[in-house]
Amino acid sequence: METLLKIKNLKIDYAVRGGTLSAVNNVSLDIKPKEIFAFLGESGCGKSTLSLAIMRLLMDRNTSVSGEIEFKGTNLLTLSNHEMNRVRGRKIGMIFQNPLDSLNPVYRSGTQVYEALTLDNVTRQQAWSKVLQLYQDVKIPDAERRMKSFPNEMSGGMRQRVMIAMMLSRNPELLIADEPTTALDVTTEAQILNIMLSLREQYGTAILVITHNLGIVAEIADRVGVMYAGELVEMGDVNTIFENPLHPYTKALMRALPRHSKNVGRISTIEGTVPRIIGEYIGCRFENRCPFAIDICRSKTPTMREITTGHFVSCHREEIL
Ligand SMILES: Nc1ncnc2c1ncn2[C@@H]1O[C@H](COP(=O)(O)OP(=O)(O)OP(=O)(O)O)[C@@H](O)[C@H]1O
Repeated sequence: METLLKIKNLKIDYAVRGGTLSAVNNVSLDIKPKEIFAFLGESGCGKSTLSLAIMRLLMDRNTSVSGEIEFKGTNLLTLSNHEMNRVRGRKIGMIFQNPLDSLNPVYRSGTQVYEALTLDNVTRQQAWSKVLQLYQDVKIPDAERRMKSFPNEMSGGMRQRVMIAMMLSRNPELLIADEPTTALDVTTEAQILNIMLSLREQYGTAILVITHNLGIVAEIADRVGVMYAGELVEMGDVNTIFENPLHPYTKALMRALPRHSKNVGRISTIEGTVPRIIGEYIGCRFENRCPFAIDICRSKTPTMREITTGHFVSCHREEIL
């Protein structure tokens, strides 16, 4: 199948006091049309940096980005700002954790979706019908009335639906959802995830979900990439990763899920936090939290290996785990 998004050897460094902080290192992956791919990892592992880089929203002069981010064969990192604006507006959409940050409080929600529409040669009335249809597609109850509500008159879940409707108005081929349900209660979270799943069917949109929540990965993703300290440590089909996690870090994460506790390794807790990697780093970034670490883990940086078809792991010791 063709590839929608291809990331190759992506490396992102922030200039910080004391040197450069390696936020993302040597990340490579492919996302196919209509696929739901999840980046999973703890806070500080580089998930947001990666998604902002795809949208080319890391404008800080203290950031250096190298590698390739290809969208349908075009390297986004070499596009002009004007060309990138078109990709951002029409091909790739993004929703964030807190929709209130993205919605304008002084305009009615429907007006904001209307403004986002890029339909050519349609009457005002047809455009408003499209807004209504989008509200219905994202299952906003009493859609006609809700189009007239201001963002602060809506619940968090409803605001997130408006954001999704706004993104869909551009008919993007890829939707990036950065912790889309973190601010929501469990019931609303389930509804938003269901909406995302049905929209993939209806609109054919591929979705890149960024999350620290294993439940979300299990619920909606086809494939998952597990991030640790800026690097992908394991990647594969969701079922494979949940049933047969190989990397010690992934095993530790799975251990947190009671229903998987029988299948996974010996780590019951992972001590410590994700390290901030400043300057050149040799060795495995998980080494100081890993109970299986040996000398080679400190002296050589592991690389991704394909263990079975489509299941990649970056660990010197995966064969004994
Ligand atoms: N503008 C910046 N300048 C310097 N360092 C940064 C900057 N933005 C992020 N970082 C650092 O880069 C690393 C990755 O951060 P990032 O926000 O991408 O992680 P994350 O996994 O999305 O975490 P969270 O879920 O907490 O947002 C962290 O160590 C963070 O402190």
